[in-house]
Amino acid sequence: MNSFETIGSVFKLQPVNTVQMRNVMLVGDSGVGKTCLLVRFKDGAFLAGSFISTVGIDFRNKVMNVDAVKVKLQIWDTAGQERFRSVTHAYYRDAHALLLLYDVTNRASFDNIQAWLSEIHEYAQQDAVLMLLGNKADATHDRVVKREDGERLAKEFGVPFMETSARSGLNVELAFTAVAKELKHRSMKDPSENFKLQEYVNKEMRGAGCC
Ligand SMILES: Nc1nc2c(ncn2[C@@H]2O[C@H](COP(=O)(O)OP(=O)(O)OP(=O)(O)O)[C@@H](O)[C@H]2O)c(=O)[nH]1
Repeated sequence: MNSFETIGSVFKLQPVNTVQMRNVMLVGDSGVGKTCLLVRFKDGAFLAGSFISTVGIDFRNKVMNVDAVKVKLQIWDTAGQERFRSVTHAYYRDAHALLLLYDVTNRASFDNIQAWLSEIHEYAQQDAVLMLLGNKADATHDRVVKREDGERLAKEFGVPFMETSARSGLNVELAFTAVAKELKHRSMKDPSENFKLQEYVNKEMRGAGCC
């Protein structure tokens, strides 16, 4: 069965069990692990070795199966370096979801989250899905940002939060699944389904023995 979907003034056939491509943008300071998170999610591997900073922006596509619905994600891996900021500003407007990362071993990357949030509020769509991720949770010896600090900040700004690790894979699939579920829910507008991103994340984190 097919439904008609309007794109501008053009009608395009879209199977009902497929959600149109959604853009997910990864943002945060340089070195927090955006590229590694994406590679872990896409390829199930960890990019060990020397750190090569992203130049401008990179794209990867992934189709997720969410409750028997295909959700096509185009994931934008942005450069965290200040000098590329004007390039990334141009992409915010078309992002349906943003994953904002800090590095639990880097206090400055956590302190900069408020500045990132201001930037997101300035450039992104008001209704874009937003989630805060404290990455490198595997690096227990080098940790300088407590999980509770991340939780507190996320609560203050009303955004869902979880810690992740691109190295171990902790919560990587879950973070993208949560976003994909929310995007699917918004896109399908199914009144019988009462999906709440924050509740889903909280439930999954409790199920994983966290918090
Ligand atoms: N221990 C640990 N190291 C990580 C993790 N994720 C990334 N790293 C390391 O952190 C460094 C930076 O990772 P990237 O993914 O390139 O960082 P980025 O945020 O994409 O950086 P920019 O492209 O400059 O914005 C690399 O040396 C990675 O190996 C993680 O989950 N745990």
